[in-house]
Amino acid sequence: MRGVMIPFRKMHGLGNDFVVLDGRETKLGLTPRHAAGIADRHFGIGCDQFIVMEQPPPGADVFMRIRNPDGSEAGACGNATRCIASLVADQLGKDRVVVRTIAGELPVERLPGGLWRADMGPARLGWQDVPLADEVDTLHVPLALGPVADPAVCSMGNPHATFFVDDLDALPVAEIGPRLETHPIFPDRANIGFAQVMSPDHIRLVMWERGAGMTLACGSGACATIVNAHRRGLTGRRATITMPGGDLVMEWREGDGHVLMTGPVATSFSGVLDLAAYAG
Ligand SMILES: N[C@@H](CCC[C@H](N)C(=O)O)C(=O)O
Repeated sequence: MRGVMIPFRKMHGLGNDFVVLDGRETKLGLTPRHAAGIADRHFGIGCDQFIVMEQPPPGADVFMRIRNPDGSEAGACGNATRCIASLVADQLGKDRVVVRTIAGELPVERLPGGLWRADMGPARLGWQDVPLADEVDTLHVPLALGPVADPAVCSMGNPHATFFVDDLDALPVAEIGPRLETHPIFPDRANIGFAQVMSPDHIRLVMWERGAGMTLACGSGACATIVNAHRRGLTGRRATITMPGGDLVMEWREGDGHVLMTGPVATSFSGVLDLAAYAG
């Protein structure tokens, strides 16, 4: 098959890594199979999420399409939101841009020190918003597996469950993560967070991501965690969330209920890939 050579960029936020393609000028005709092939760490380039920048709708600076390594599409990716915003802001010579996803508009601003703050929008707390299969209290979902129980759930444009635990290091995350992700209470599956509250302004978090598995950091997971921790009375509305890849500073804003996420962005390398190699 003749090669179709496409430039790509490899970016990450706290080690949550992305292959980024630019489909703003030319439609790339990408399928879930392309995403899965390129995301594969052995047969492709390898990444936690596959991101395509597309033409922005009015009011936005870029449309960001997000796919997991299993090919599924996601409504939110906090770490990619900062990365794509930084890329587009540099290209447009701006300090503030709006990233549009299938879930909504996310304004992002440049801060001193190489940091970016994204307004990740409102946390949605209704059981249908997450969604859950049954009408239950989203602050105490009747779900237990092995050493974890009683998660709080919410939607950040994607479904999240947060289990609060006493000893994060003792958890068999790789064993219970996939079983919780696919539990029938979550008709669209869910991202699963395991959180240990260290103090009212510091949480440690390990994420099992829907369609991706364990990642070094998850921005929307950190958003869900500050929301669920505050709803449970465990923290204030602001906290530093430490994940294996590093820290995000989080705030669940009073008034409009939007979640603000501050953290770094990075480009690892750029290259050219042959799309035809991933079509079959
Ligand atoms: N890593 C992301 C979340 C990516 C999408 C997620 N796996 C889903 O399917 O909802 C983040 O930084 O938020």
